[in-house]
Amino acid sequence: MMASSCSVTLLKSQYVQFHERQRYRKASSFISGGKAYTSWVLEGGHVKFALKNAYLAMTLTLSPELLASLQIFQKLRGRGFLALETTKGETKRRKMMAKEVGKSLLIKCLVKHYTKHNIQEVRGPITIVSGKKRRVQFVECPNDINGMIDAAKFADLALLLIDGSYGFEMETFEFLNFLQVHGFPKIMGVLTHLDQFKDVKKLKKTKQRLKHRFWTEIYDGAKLFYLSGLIHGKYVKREIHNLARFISVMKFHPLSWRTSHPYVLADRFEDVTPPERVRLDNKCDRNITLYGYLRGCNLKKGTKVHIAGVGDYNLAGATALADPCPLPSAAKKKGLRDKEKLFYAPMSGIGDLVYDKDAVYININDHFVQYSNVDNKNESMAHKGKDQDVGESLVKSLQNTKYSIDEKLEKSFISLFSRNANISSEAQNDAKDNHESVDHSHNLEPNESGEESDAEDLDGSESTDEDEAAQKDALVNGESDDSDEEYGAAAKQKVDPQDRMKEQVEFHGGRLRRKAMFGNDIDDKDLKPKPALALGYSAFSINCTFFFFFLFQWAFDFCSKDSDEGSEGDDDVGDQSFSDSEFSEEDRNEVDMGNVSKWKESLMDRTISKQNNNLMQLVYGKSASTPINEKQGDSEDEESDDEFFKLKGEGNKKLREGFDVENVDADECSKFTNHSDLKNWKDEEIYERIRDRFVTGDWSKAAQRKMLSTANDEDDKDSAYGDFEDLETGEKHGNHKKEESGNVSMQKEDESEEQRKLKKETRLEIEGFQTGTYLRLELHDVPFEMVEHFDPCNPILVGGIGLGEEHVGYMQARLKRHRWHRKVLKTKDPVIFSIGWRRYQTTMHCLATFWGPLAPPNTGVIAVQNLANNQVIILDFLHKLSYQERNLILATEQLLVCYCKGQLYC
Ligand SMILES: Nc1nc2c(ncn2[C@@H]2O[C@H](COP(=O)(O)OP(=O)(O)OP(=O)(O)O)[C@@H](O)[C@H]2O)c(=O)[nH]1
Repeated sequence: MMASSCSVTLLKSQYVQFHERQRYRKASSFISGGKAYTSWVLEGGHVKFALKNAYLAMTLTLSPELLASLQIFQKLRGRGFLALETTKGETKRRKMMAKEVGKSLLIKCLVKHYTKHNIQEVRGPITIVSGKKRRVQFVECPNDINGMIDAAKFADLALLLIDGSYGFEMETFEFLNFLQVHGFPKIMGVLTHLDQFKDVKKLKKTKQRLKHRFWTEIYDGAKLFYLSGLIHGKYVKREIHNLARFISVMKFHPLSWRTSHPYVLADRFEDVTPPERVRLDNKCDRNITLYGYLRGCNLKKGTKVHIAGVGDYNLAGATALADPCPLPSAAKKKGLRDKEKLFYAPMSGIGDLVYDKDAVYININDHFVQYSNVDNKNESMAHKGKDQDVGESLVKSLQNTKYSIDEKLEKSFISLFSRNANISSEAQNDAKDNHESVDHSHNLEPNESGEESDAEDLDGSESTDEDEAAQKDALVNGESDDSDEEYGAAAKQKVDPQDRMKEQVEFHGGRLRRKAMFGNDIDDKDLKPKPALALGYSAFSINCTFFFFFLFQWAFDFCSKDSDEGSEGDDDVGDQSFSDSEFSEEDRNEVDMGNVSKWKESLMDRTISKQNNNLMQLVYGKSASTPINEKQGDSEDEESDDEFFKLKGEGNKKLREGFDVENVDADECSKFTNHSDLKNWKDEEIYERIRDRFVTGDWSKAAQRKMLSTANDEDDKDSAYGDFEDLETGEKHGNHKKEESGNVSMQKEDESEEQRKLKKETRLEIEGFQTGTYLRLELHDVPFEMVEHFDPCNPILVGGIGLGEEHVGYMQARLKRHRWHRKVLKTKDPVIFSIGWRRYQTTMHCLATFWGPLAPPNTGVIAVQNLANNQVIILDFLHKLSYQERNLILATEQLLVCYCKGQLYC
């Protein structure tokens, strides 16, 4: 069949989709780039390329990659087939797909609520100080399956945005499956677009229906918020306020995978490949740096990491940096003061200061910078018609500096005792240069941007929540039948017909949507009339440009019993009628942000406060004769100061309190366990240390210690008398002991200082970086595509690889066919697996034996059959086999293979 038109349009958009499934026929199969394709020809001349063996061949997809591939195009042309889609039609279609569900808008509104700052675009993680001891990181989930899978691995709370005017869509439930497999973090639903309902009664009815469906799928009482509509293009303030309150007081339970694996969600990405290398070959492997907060568990040096979607790498370097978004130090003060309301989102262009290993960059908005060339100074000034301002002078003085401070220090020689400083000639020259630049800036005010280097030591643990195993069970409702029938083969699902979910692909609101239909689902008549083209049930296609949730991640809510004390009642939030009384005064203060427009003042204040530090105190320590009232003040501020001033025992006690050991179970258990504070009593060295404290131990050491202390006392007494002269004999008795002991004690101090430093280094080697540290990770030789196709909207997840997870081999898995998957899995089916941090494509053999990087038993696995045409087939995976069970499967493998063969090839 020939195409009716001969033009081929290379589309900018990812996919073109057609739904006239009746009018196609299979044309040919061919292999290109190692992949088997089947082309389908429509009467109208449209061609579909589908991966051979792909489950569904109804969707017509033309990807630009395929179209761009000359090889394929030639093949088609040779056969007389043409890929065709008129530009006009496509443009129209894409335009109609603009309406989305409101993820970005909700993040913007929440950011505005917390910081009183408007953000233009949501790109990459946005870190916000949301309370005295709490930070939140918002991350918008990208609209593709890979993004969803990764998000399920790092999100602590998933907000599922649901277009209320449309109802549930398949992606929501697919994402629930991802969440379930990868640890099941907290979930809240948010209904948007409710203003589309005209009739109040119908709106109420729909809300009820959606709420109950949500509860069926998650658990009874799962929180569902309603956002009733927009005011001036934003969600209603009061509703956002309520949502933010829930977020602020929510408790999180630990998740097992994350407690045993370190991970970093990059909020900054840089290509640090030597420019010359790129110039010679712009497709060379790149060196990159990734920045982000360390989460999960400590990151030890030498740990291998996996970058989701990229691969496994050795860390070329890992450095702890100053926290770019530190928690407020004044913990005793009520509420969060304006100046401490900070946020950090370099990918969204927010955050004036960017920290690097050896530098702090000041970010100046482009529109503030009117010039870049020093030589054009006069010209630019003439152009602007105004005097050089402070910032300008500062930048120019920086530009005039020839040598960096490091270089200057290297080149200079400072003699402490000689009168004439011996300074090298270069340094002198530079001094001249400096002088010039100082001339420009002599009357400058201090740099008010300052460095926020007083990073808080992040420590502590997440508070835990009640066991939600029952809730999880509710999620797997309808999938509990794990009989042998389900091993890869077709199985009958025992699902209540009322609860059975159907997928209906339809053209709705100008775009394709995959509606999740239930027995008693929303009646379309309840909604405002909308153009909807219902296509056949089997016209299975997802428009991957939208999803219905966004995720946000909790950034290190270390500690905060106080902040967690607020009620996270299991009340019915469905009607959103929770009152202020549900929150403690503390919580109210935490979320009460006040006027924050002057948030930048904090930088100035911090700088000033740092300048007020007593230098004497810093250098020589605090005087023993500190006035009593000052001491009292200190103790009052004890909590607001760092951990140094806390009793060791107390700190530990607090940590232990924050960590609910009972909640750690194999499936959905702990995170933020501070393992470093738990002594490993299996370690011989550690238990040897306390051995002598028991009856069976050697008490003679204690006696020796006592003797030593008595001797010391005597020494002290001697030294107390000092030098004296025998007036009768005229003999002088010097206190030689004192001098000697003075020298010895100085030496001892030096030694102990060195020892302490050494210990601290070795501690870092052994313990690794602590969770909560802001890290700079350097990786070498990553594919250039990672840099070329970097999109801040696709979060980069870096996960530490545990011991034994570096190897590759065959894994046996026990698979359950998902209730939505209508076909039988076949041997050699290409399947995309997601296990641990990794996701990769592999082929399946027989049951569920697949080749790939090894993961420990009990690790959740997701298998997706096809991403190319967005057809999602999720396989719930229960990889919870004991070794005996695994052996059993090995023993029965032959039988099962036979059984599957019957299914596979008939
Ligand atoms: N009437 C109405 N419009 C809404 C509502 N929520 C969001 N919108 C509008 O829907 C459009 C899309 O909102 P976004 O926040 O960009 O949606 P999104 O989910 O982030 O979309 P993508 O990032 O493209 O996936 C915007 O024009 C919003 O103003 C709502 O509750 N009612």
